This record gives sequence, C-alpha cells and structure tokens, in this order.
Amino acid sequence: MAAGNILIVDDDEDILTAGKLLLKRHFDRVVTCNRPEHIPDLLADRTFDAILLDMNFGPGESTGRQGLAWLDRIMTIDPRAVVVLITAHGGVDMAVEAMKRGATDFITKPWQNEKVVATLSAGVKLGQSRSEADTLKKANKVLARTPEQPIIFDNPAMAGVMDMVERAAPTDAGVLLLGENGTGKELVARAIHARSLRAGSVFMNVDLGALSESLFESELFGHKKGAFTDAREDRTGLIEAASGGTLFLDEVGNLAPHLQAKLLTVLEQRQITPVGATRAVRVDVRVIAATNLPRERLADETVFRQDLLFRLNTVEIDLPPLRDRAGDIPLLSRHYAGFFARKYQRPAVTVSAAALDVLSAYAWPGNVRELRHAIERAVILSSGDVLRPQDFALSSPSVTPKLTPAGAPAAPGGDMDSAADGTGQDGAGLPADLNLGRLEKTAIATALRKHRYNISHAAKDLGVTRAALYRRMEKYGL
Ligand SMILES: Nc1ncnc2c1ncn2[C@@H]1O[C@H](COP(=O)(O)OP(=O)(O)OP(=O)(O)O)[C@@H](O)[C@H]1O
Repeated sequence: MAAGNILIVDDDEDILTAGKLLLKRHFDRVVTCNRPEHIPDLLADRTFDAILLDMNFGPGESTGRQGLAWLDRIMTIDPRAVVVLITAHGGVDMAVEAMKRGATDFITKPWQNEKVVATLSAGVKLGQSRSEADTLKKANKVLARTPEQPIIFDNPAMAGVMDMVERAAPTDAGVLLLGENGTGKELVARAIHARSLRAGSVFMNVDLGALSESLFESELFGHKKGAFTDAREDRTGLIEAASGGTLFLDEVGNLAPHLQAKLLTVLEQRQITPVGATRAVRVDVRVIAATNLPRERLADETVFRQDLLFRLNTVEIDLPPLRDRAGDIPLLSRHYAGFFARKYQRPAVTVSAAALDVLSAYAWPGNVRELRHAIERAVILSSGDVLRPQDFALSSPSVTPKLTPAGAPAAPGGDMDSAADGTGQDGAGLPADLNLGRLEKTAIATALRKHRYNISHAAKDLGVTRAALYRRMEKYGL
C-alpha cells in the first residue's frame, strides 16, 4: 500500500463508494465528499496528497465550468495541490484548459481501475516532491549563509573541546554546549554542523531566549491558515524547516517548565503538529543545544527537566570562560586586529606588547564577544597601525556602574562625552547630555557591564528582546 491521503469529490454517491472501495486498497486514507462547497473546510483541516475532482455537479450539468471553478478555488487555497479531474464528457479542449489552470491529470468516466490507481500514484509522488521542495525553499530562506569562522585557541582545555567536536560531529548524537555568554557556543555548534553528515543541509539557529511563550508553538511547530486571528496563511515552523539538517537550540536553559515538556515530546516522537493542524509531520533533525546556566543549576529538577537534559546531552561540551584561558587572549587579539583592519580597509594593524599585557590582565566578563568588540572599537578609533593600552577603555569588571538619580546611567569606561564637571550631570542631577542615541548607547553599555555581558539579563533589564539588544549592540559597536 502506498502512503497517501486522497480526497474524492463527486456528487454521484455510486462513484464515491466505488472510488473509495478501489482506492482504499492502494492508499493510506481516502476521504469522500459529495458537496464541493465542503472543499475549503476539508483543505483547511488537512493536507491531501491528491484530489480526484468531478467536472460537473448537479443534474444536467455537462459544461465542466463548475469543475474548473472548483479547480481554481483549490489552487488558490493550496497552489501545491495535486488535482486529477474526472469527467464523462472529457474532450481534449477541456483537458487542456484544466491543465493550464493547474490540474495534474485528467481521467474519463467510466474509468479503468488500473488507470485511476496509476494516475493517482503518480500524483501522490508529485505532491510529495512538491512539498519537499517547498520545505527546502522555506528552509533556505531562513538559512543564513555565513562562511565558517575559524576557532582560535591555544589553551589545552580548548584543545579538548575541539577534540570532542571532531569526535561528536560525524555522529548524529545530541550535543549540549555549556558556557558563559560569549564563550563561543554558537561558533562551536556551527563547527559541529560543518563537520557532520548534514553539512550540506540547513543549520537552523533558534534563540529560545528570544521567543515569547505565546509564540513558542507557532514559531517552532508552524501553523495552518486560520488557526488563530493572525494566521493568514500556512507557515512552516522552524523545526520542520530544519528537517534534514541541524537544529541549534540556543538558551535552552531559559525555557519555562511547560515549554520544556513540549520540547521533550517533540524530541521523543520526532514529529510536530503545526498549530491548527490535525496531522503530525515527521521531522529529522540533529539537535545541538546551548545554555549559559551553570552545570549545578541544570542538575536542579526545579530549574530544568532532567528527562529533557538526558535527551539533549548525549555529548556535553563545556566552554571555559576567557579569564580561565588568558593564553588565548593574545592570539584572539591579533586575529581580530587583522580581521577588522581588513574589514575597515586599514593597513595591517598590530597589537603592542603593552596592550596585550593589559588585555590579558582584564577579566572579560563578556568573554570573546567583549574582546572582539574591544578590538573592533580600537581599530576604528586608533589612527596608527599599532594598538596601544590607551586604545582600550577597559574598566574593572567587578565595579558595578553607578546610576544617576534620574535613572540614566553614567557614561561607562570613558567612551562617551561627559559633562564638564566630570559627573555627566548638570547641577540639578539631570544628565547633561540628552542626546537619545548616546543615552541609549550608554544605557546598553551599562546594562551589559552590570550583567557581566549576560545578554538575557541585560535585555530583560533594558526591557527589550535579546534579538533587539544584539541589533543595538551591532549598531553601537558594543
Ligand atoms: N575561539 C574563538 N575564536 C574566534 N572567535 C571566537 C571564539 N569564540 C568566540 N568567538 C567569537 O565571539 C563571538 C561570540 O561567540 P558566540 O556567539 O559563539 O558565543 P555564545 O557562547 O554562543 O554567546 P551567547 O551565549 O551570548 O549566545 C562571536 O563573534 C564569535 O565568532
């Protein structure tokens, strides 16, 4: 029996009964409908692999016009639909017209059983390949085509990390990446994908920390048109779009407990049901998850479901914070000085030994991301071809920035113009500089330092999503 979901639409009950008896022996599921007005509802409920549609409805009708009109309606609802028309009055002209309007094939009554089965089998295959192509197209749209970035390291713990990456990559095992913000978890996840058997397929990055609870299901599982007020068309979910490739679940530790349960069900059953759909869709994804939660917090059942943890962490890789691998700082600094010099079309830029000492002594609460930003800023602002200590405005990361009485943060690290009295405030305790752009930059820089570059916490404090914070950090070069 072939996998396939067939709909037969005809007002002749005898045809429906005969068709159902015949096709049931060949396909998974056969649904019959004697009133074409029900077609839109049936299509809203489920997807059919092929539709067998009569051309004439009602006594005495033989023009075929009704069939063509219903064909148009079906193609508007689902342009991928496979429609095979049936008519007792089939002429070549009608067949040509129907094919022009999107019909896949044409059979005449009285039909020959073998011909109906063969035509529908070919139709089902066509429908399935159209649907795969569509999933792929959607997946490719969300796929950010970024070339692989080098992972710079010298530290033995990082060498251990890379060894695990090489070993785990070619297997389909779930990988859990642990580490503070900015330690390189996403970079490592991409490296695993690039070395895996799925390298030619999509790497889908899903930031669970940026997904609101209300969007969780529709974003991850997709939805059918009409499932809720804003669902104006069918939408493929991120998990389905990742099928065949790697699904990177970032900030998995931030998921609320009931959403953890939903994620677990998907990972166990390897299928998702889009919101408003009646049929589950099988998905084939390799899951790599990441979190900045420390191991002890993850082991706490009240914070994270242990059954979900065991699904995710077949291989667990711990990325050390940059302060524990200070030996990597000179390498990373030189790498990024060269990278940004090229990006900003500057002659070769080197980092002086004194600057490397200062950079190596700093604690880098935002880890490699913060170091990368510091180098970028220094390359942009310095005029010479050697970066010196004064090109880096590093404050002690243990100092929590003071807030002004008005709630506006004081300028951090000397990278902002401050008012003449050095406090950044006027006599009335109000910030002297009211430029909105600069205030926003200052607030973001302050929040990042206050939360030691924990993006989720800083975003929460600032009242914006993680994605919005990343955009602004990019904008202000923070
Ligand atoms: N070893 C490394 N070599 C080169 N660049 C690195 C390295 N580690 C991290 N980076 C760079 O640092 C930045 C932050 O890395 P990444 O986004 O992978 O961190 P993360 O741990 O996923 O952060 P978050 O938890 O905030 O999502 C990126 O620009 C990345 O390219």
